[in-house]
Amino acid sequence: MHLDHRETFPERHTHGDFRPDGGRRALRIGIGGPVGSGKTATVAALCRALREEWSIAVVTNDIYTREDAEYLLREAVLPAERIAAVETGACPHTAIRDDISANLEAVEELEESVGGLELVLIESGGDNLTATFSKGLVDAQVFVIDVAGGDDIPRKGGPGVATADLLVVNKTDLAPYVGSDLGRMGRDAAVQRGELPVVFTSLVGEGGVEPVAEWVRGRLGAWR
Ligand SMILES: Nc1nc2c(ncn2[C@@H]2O[C@H](COP(=O)(O)OP(=O)(O)OP(=O)(O)O)[C@@H](O)[C@H]2O)c(=O)[nH]1
Repeated sequence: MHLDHRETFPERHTHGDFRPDGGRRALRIGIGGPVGSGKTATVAALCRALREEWSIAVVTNDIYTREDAEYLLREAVLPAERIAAVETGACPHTAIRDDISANLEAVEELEESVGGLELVLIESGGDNLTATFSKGLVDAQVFVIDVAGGDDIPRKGGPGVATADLLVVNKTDLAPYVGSDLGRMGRDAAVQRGELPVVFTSLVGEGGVEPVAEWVRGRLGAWR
């Protein structure tokens, strides 16, 4: 299957799916996408939507700073001990795809220190359309694009748009102002993705992150 191309997604090399106590480890979901598409805002909104139902932690990846983690801390979306930051240096995609050790370590430290975690969200540093997560780091990945980035992004494809387990088209509230055609974006995405799901969100509008939260609930249900 396309998702299993080794050159795109290296073989899983994380530890097993079970903790030493026999419980299943937390489900790991990667959130990637171009700079400024709304990844941090999506992570924050997901934490708010799901934190009463599930035990959650977050790992953020920034190039030189801890800004995304600091934003999540400021917004108090989770207690501080559930948020970890990885500084990736020059190439954000390297830390989630090629040398995933710093991220794996952050995830495993959170699992150990918090205990009983059910969901870990790993936010990539903003990158381009080719950035995807290694299957050794995440169990599923969400790719966030936005309508202001141009409505031809789904047509252009690339691994994030074409193969992510969920494609999120965010900032639909801005569509009228930037002249983006949501119908066309949906049709182009379907051509690239076949049966893989696509949702449209506006984090400042009605419904907010709910379509993404609903998808995460489904994955969590299946995982447990
Ligand atoms: N109008 C509108 N603005 C949004 C929406 N979602 C996010 N934003 C804004 O878009 C900007 C970028 O959002 P972030 O969540 O920081 O984007 P990001 O993808 O994490 O950015 P990087 O980490 O820099 O790659 C912020 O000013 C958000 O408030 C949305 O649905 N509608």
